[in-house]
Amino acid sequence: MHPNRIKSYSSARKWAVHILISRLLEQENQAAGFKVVDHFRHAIFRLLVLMCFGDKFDESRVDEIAKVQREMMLAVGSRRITMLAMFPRVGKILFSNVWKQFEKMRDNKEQVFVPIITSRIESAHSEPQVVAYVDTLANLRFPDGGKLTHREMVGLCSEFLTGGTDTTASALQWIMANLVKHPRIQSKLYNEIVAVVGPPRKGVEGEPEPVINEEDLEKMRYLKAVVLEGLRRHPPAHFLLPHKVMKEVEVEGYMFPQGATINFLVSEMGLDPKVWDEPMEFKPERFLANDGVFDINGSKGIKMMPFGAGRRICPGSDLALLHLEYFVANLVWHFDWSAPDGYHVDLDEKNEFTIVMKNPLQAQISSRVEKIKHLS
Ligand code: HEM
Repeated sequence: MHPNRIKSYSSARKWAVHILISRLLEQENQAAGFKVVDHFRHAIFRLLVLMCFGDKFDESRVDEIAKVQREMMLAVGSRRITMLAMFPRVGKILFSNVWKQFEKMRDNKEQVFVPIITSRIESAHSEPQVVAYVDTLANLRFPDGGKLTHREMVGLCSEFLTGGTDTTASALQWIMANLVKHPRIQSKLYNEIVAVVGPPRKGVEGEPEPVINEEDLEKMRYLKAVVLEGLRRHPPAHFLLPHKVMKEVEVEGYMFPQGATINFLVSEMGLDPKVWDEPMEFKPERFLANDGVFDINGSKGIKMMPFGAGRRICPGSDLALLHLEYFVANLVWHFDWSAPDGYHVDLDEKNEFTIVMKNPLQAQISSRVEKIKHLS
């Protein structure tokens, strides 16, 4: 198999964590700290590109993909594009310039994505390969035998990257911000990790740093609780995608007519004082009850819904939880995270496609391996 091809999904995650750790090692021990979220987004995006297209592209190719993705994402947030989406027929006439601009962005994206998709499909016949997301799209057949067009595959790959990158990077930033703000919680988490995998070790010269194995995450209950508390207190999406009422229904005396558009106050649910004790506080311990089992999909009852619930629940929810646990565990195992002198973690929010930190986290990090070496 080609060395740049995806070998397995767990090796892809390991590779992404190596990328992140090597970038963070360059930021170590900076007195003023450094802005962490760009590093998180970079590693998560590279991981999702690999899972989507099956190849480890070089930085310039990844930058090209990121550029066309971001261009579209920023435009989607604009009011005129929203009007186009709501009234497509009239919108095309009323906002013909915006429509042209939209088509240009779509063409730019196709120019980058289509060659990648076609080369992947062509090589599938000649080389054995682990199934990537795009392979599943290429192999999809409709009941009448029809296939997805290239344009549809571009749209779906783009949705995969958009749906998974900023949401996960934002959740990771909120969780790490709380671990910097609450050193006690960070120590408790570090102690749990060490109890499962031992203290962090120095890598062999010239080899990537050792990382925690995915299978070990299963034994870390407090880690799961930290991730869930992060999603409760700071859900990256404050609303779901708009839903449509299929059949008239009455809920607690309110009538919802067929065809109405509805949405859900995701962030308010996680902060409801009737459901959550001290809802504004970051207390992972609340998720340790019931043997650490928590129904985040809302199949038995809904206490929070960071991924939505029901038929249109986020299809990436399990993947996102795994990625968050895996990244948080490795970040805390390798580094001690603290606030630079005079800096205080500000939990104010800002809407930027997802809900992000208004003042992005600045953290100071130091290698735990070095600390252990000094102590021994
Ligand atoms: C912490 C990370 C994530 C959060 C908080 C999140 C949250 C959400 C939410 C709230 C929705 C709307 C659900 C609804 O309308 O009922 C959604 C939809 C979606 N998510 Fe995620 N998501 C995350 C990660 C991911 C990942 C990793 C992927 C894939 C790689 C992904 C792919 C999607 C897609 C494709 C949809 C649209 C589904 C549809 O149209 O039915 N998400 N996500």
